[in-house]
Order: sequence, then C-alpha cells, then structure tokens
Amino acid sequence: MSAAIEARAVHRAYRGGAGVHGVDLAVQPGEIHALVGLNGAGKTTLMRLLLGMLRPDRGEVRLFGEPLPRAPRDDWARVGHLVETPPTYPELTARANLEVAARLRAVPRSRVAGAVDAAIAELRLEPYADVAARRLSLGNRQRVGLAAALQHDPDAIVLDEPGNGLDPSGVLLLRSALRRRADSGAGILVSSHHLDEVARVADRISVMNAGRIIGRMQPGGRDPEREFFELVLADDVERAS
Ligand SMILES: Nc1ncnc2c1ncn2[C@@H]1O[C@H](COP(=O)(O)OP(=O)(O)OP(=O)(O)O)[C@@H](O)[C@H]1O
Repeated sequence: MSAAIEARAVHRAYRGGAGVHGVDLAVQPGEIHALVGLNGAGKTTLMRLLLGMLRPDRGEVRLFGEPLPRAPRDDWARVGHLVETPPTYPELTARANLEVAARLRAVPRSRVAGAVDAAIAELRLEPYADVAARRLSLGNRQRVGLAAALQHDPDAIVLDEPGNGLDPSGVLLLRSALRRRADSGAGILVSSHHLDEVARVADRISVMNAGRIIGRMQPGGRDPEREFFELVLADDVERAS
C-alpha cells in the first residue's frame, strides 16, 4: 500500500542555508507519526513541502503514491491540515468557519451540517459554535482549526503543533480524535515539542535537527527527553567535526 504522504530526498534551502536538506519520510496509513525537533529544526518547512505550500528544490513529495504536481484534485479533498495559525475568518462564527472549510474540502452540501455538528461535538465547541472567531480564546480558535482539519475524515492529516494553546482536556480530546482516525486508516503526521505527549500518542517518532531526519525514537521509551537530547547532541557534535 502507498504511504499516505511521503517525502523522498526532499531539499529546500532558504537564503542563508537553513531549510530542509535531503529528507526521506513516509507517513503510513493507520499510523500517527510524530516529528520532533528543536525550534528551527525544519519541521514546519517540511510540513509545508509535504502539503505543496512550498516547492522542493530537489526531491519529490508523493500524496497517496502520486507525485505532488500530478496529484488529482480529489486527492486534496482527502487531506486535512493545520500548519501555523488556524485559518479562520474573524467575523464568521465558529460554525460558519467550519461550514466554509467543509465546502473547501468538497464535502457534499447535504452532508456539511452533519459533519460540522459532529466536529463541534468532538472538540467540545458547543458553547462557542455561534461566537465570532475573533472573540474566541487562543485555545478555542485552535480547536476550531483542528475541527476544520479533521471534520471531513481525511486519509492524510498533517498538524503542526496541534496541542498549541490547548488546555489538558483539549489535549485529551485531540489525542482520542487522532487515535480514532488512525485506527480507521488515516496516516497522520504531527509535530510537537512535548515529548511526553508525543511518546503517549505516536506510533513512530522521527527526530529532526538542522533540516535533516537524524534518527528515530521508540514510542513508550522510558526517558524520551534524554533519548532526544542524546540524538541531537550527537548530531551537533558530528556536524561540528
Ligand atoms: N521564509 C523563510 N526565509 C528564511 N528562512 C526561513 C524561512 N522560514 C523558516 N526559515 C528558517 O528555516 C529554519 C527552519 O524553520 P522551521 O520554521 O521549519 O522550523 P521548526 O522546526 O518548525 O521550528 P519551530 O519549532 O520553532 O516552529 C529556521 O532556521 C528558520 O529560521
């Protein structure tokens, strides 16, 4: 079976040299794949490349096995993502924002209301459904962004720091929303700085440093922070020598 989304030897350098340098990464159907790395490691850049928001200088991205420039429009309707700030229309209510997002993901008109209601319930947004997005707290705006990314039950999901701004109950809701979708076959990529949370939710953990994947960590490992810093330190030492 093809990966849901895949980078093959992907390279994209910004002026100054930072960026993503020769990354191979596959997100398989049914798995939660976590990407961890320090600030500036290249996680967001890699996610933007995977989503076609940036073009690689070299290498290739595949969506459901199809090289990105050729990926059919229908395939994009099977993708859900939240990268950087939730893309909400400030004057529209949370519900109206979700309706727009569902239509943009080609949810048939007759199924939009049902999908939106289910997402509002899943992210416990009922008290805020009819509040303008600009009046929502940071965490509730994040919940709306997550609902928009997940409500059409995508087969490939890319979330950059999805726990941003969430309270502990939001973190639990997010964890079960992701597990449910992975269990029904979605391939999910999440970036995070919270190694404990990642160790709880992920099936596979890739470590990124200075624009490259430098290793993997075992989910459920006893001391994820120590394991992470050992990998990063060894890579920094090797690059300096
Ligand atoms: N538009 C840009 N122009 C130049 N450099 C950039 C640009 N965007 C990002 N960078 C640089 O590329 C590197 C990777 O940034 P990126 O945002 O991908 O990292 P990150 O791992 O997501 O970091 P964080 O955990 O802080 O979100 C950083 O050194 C950053 O300064």
